[in-house]
Amino acid sequence: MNNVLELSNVRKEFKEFSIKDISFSVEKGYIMGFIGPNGAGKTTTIKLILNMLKKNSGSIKLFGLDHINDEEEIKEDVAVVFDKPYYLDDWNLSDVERAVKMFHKRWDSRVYDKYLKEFGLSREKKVKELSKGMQMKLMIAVAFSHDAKLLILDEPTGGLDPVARDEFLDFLSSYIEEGDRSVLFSTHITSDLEKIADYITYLRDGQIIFTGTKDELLEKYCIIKGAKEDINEEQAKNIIGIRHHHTGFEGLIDVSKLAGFSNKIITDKATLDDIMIFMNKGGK
Ligand SMILES: Nc1ncnc2c1ncn2[C@@H]1O[C@H](COP(=O)(O)OP(=O)(O)OP(=O)(O)O)[C@@H](O)[C@H]1O
Repeated sequence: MNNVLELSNVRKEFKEFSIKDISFSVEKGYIMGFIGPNGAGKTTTIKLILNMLKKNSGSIKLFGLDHINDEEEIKEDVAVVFDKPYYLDDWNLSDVERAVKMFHKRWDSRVYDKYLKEFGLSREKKVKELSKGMQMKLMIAVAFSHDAKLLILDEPTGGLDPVARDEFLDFLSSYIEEGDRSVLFSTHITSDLEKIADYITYLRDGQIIFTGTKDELLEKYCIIKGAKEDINEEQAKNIIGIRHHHTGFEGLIDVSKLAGFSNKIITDKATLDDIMIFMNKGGK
């Protein structure tokens, strides 16, 4: 079994928004970046996976098990990091351990101690006394101490400074080194994903626009620029989110559609941000 997470035709309907029969999977040993504009449905999808919201239809499997029927067994192997910890503010880090270890048979206090020490966190500190970076490290220490096999991250790095973010990325890379651990990483900081993600799932308006390897996505599109006279109307229709300015144009294009363009046009590599921005403009 190579997929640690598998969503098939998952649907969730709210009054004014729906997740529309989405399917994607996370392979064992890899980092999947989960991207999309505000309100695309990323947090909703994560909540569906964790059974914090009830889906209308479809199937969600973790480690080959149903996410509802086998919830208890699954939770042993999953760690979730949101942008803030879900521990009580007044707890100190020993209280956090007492509360969390009840839910995890494989809890290892020595590992918890080792990480607290490595991260410079004292057991006497209270959750409310931790900086954002320290809170993140605490959640990581907890995830490691119960030997989670899948880390689900929902915008965990938003408030971190570049140094703390870089440390966090290093941690993620070492986390998956053993080969049997995987990560689903939802973030708006796509440059972080360019550094460490193997796969990307791109969600927009509750629909999957792309799911596959990061390289496949980055190689599928490029930025195209040129002067007004370099393209005709038909060619312009193939350019996603085209921007016209007084001297020329700029947009995103599927590289398979480049044939036939004038050799005066300029093409550049697209970043994940470019892809999202132009697609959002182009509505495709
Ligand atoms: N409990 C709910 N009831 C009704 N609508 C909801 C509920 N939870 C989320 N939504 C709606 O679902 C849509 C998607 O929200 P969601 O938080 O999943 O997006 P997101 O991709 O995580 O966005 P962001 O990047 O801004 O965090 C939004 O329009 C939101 O208003």
